[in-house]
Amino acid sequence: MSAPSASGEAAAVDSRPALEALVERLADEGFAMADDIVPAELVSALAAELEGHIAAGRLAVAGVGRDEAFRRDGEIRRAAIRWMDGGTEAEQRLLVLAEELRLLINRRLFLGLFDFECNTIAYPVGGFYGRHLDRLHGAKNRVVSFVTYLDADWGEADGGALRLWRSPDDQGEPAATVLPKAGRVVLMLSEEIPHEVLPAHRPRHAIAGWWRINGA
Ligand SMILES: O=C(O)CCC(=O)C(=O)O
Ligand SMILES: [Fe+2]
Repeated sequence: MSAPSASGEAAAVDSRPALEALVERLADEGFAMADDIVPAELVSALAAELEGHIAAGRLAVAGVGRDEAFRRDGEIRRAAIRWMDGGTEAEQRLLVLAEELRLLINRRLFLGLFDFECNTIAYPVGGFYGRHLDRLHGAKNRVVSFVTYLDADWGEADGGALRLWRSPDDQGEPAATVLPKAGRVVLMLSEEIPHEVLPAHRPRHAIAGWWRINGA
């Protein structure tokens, strides 16, 4: 008999305890990390699709503000992005996982998250993202952030670690340093947890998304 976990529905059921544990830690700490949340074959499919988008020139230089693409002094981010539109089976499967997480987060944290937007990110060699909060300037509608990684066999020597702090005014040592290992998922409260991506020594591929509340 073939493995039932090959079907999306069965996989979602199998992963439920791991997702619940992840959300529990998010509630306790403001951020949380877990491995093997995105199944390996889904990571491969998403990575292959991203390679296709890169090869076809479909990514755009990532900004953080209006003029970011042209800013060089005090540059805060070096990466390219593509917004996900759910147009492939792999993207749909990731969105199903995000939806399962949304429901679990709402049940545990009463946040009233109502939708999810996400982009794929390609950092070149030397790419990075300086310390920031994910809240958009002036807007309060990004509440919980999701990050996952697409590169196989990432090691410490490859750089590109994600570092997180416990609160916006925490200037001490990071509370966590996370290597971008394939299948790993990080969650954090978007307005509370500053984070940065250290320079990557090889091309680094990630998916970052945000659950939002209804922006009044
Ligand atoms: O690439 C990462 O590890 C994090 C990306 C990030 O912080 C963002 O896109 O806001
Ligand atoms: Fe971020």
